[in-house]
Amino acid sequence: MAEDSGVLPPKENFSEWYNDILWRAEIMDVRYPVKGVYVWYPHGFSLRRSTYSILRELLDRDHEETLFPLLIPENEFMKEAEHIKGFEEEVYWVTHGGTSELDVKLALRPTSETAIYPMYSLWVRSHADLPIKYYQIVNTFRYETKHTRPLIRLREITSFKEAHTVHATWEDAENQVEDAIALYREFYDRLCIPVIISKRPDWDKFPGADYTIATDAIMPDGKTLQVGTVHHLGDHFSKTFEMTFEDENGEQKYAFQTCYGISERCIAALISVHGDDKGLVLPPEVSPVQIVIVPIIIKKRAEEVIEAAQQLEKELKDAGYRVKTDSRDLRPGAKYYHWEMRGVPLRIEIGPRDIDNGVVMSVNRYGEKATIERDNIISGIESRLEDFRDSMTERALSHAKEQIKFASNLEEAKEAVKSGVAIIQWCGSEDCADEIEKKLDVSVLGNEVRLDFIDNKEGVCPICGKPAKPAIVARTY
Ligand SMILES: Nc1ncnc2c1ncn2[C@@H]1O[C@H](COS(=O)(=O)NC(=O)[C@@H](N)CS)[C@@H](O)[C@H]1O
Ligand SMILES: [Zn+2]
Repeated sequence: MAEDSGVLPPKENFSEWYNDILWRAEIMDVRYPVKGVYVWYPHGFSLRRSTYSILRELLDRDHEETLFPLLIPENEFMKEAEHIKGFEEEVYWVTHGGTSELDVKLALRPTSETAIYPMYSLWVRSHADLPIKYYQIVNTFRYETKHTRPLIRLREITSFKEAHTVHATWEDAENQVEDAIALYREFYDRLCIPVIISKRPDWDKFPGADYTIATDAIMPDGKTLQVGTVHHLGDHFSKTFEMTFEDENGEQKYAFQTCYGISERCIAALISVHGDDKGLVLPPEVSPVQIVIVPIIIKKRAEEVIEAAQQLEKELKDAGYRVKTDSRDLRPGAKYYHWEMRGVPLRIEIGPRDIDNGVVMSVNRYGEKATIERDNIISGIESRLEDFRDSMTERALSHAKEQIKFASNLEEAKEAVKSGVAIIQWCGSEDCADEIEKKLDVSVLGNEVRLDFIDNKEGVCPICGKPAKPAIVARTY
């Protein structure tokens, strides 16, 4: 599909680099004739599958996966006032079945609260039924009017993981919020992506929620990407949907809820945070191809080298690795270019001299070489992949730390947000946030920032002079 002609723009031209890499690394084809809707190439789909299997692994520890309908009847969708206000401009409606008009129009789920909670209301009877911890991974639809962008701002979100939990008390739901945050942190650690966790200001919380805790990644252009959110829903939705349970004393009580979502923005962050001028750089755990074997064919011993490569591929496959041998009739450099573009973490070169010396040459995606004894190839490969993953994490973390700057005044903050996130003092008032957003052309992303190198020491708001706490501000996607 993607011809290896032309050159990927340098990553510092991030917007062009991002658009180019989506087709050169065969992630997505953006030519589908509906705005904000895109097609997964098989390579991209394999990356999606490995990434979401990590998410499922973490969720399946104490959640159960379910599947609810896509279509939501208008009367259910319109029940929760806040929720409607938040989504009425974004929801798609189905009004006809064939040529006949539907008597009740149906929403395409923008998120599934109003599909799920009427059913939860039937299922929740007693405190013994609680907690409920279900999730689904589905496509959702939002009529985004801002600039749409593949993986980042879609009209069809193809990989929307949404968890919806039900609890007996507000505190139980609050503990669930903390569990969800820990799960998100672990998920992004597995993807070697540094994230900033903070509490969104009230005017930015999820429609119908008590509060929202967000997870933000910092993109190469310094703008942040919200890559996950956790919402404490209080009892707003349970009152709307009559979700009550009989408590230990036989009294009817409204339940308390949380919901938390991640979309394919996690893939956008994976591509953007780790990629470089040569293409994708992927953590071994999610890379569609983990190892590519490139036989170094010298005429007189070609047979022997091909045979050695096939034997090696078989051993690696039997050990469970996703491995390919590139024996195309191309010069080695063209092969290296092809697999580096696709983010393959480790390349194994094998030629006559290596066979004679009982070794193979391994080159990781950062170009770091090391020979591996042929006799303990599996443990050699395993440690090379682990070291590579660790260096991915270190590189991403040190880069993120450069992109996060303390600002003791708005001038410093204005400078800092050109390349990333500024940490400023903010009193928490909406008026001061408006002032800050106008002056700096940023978003006040939130406070109660959870970063180990930030001490949440009291300060003074640069606008009103009142006592303040650290908050993060940045340009955003
Ligand atoms: N148009 C979009 N394209 C891609 N990802 C999106 C889009 N809109 C939201 N997201 C992602 O989906 C996450 C969850 O969406 S949300 O509106 O914040 N939360 C919910 O919908 C809740 N019901 C949690 S399940 C967001 O944090 C964001 O990362
Ligand atoms: Zn203030």
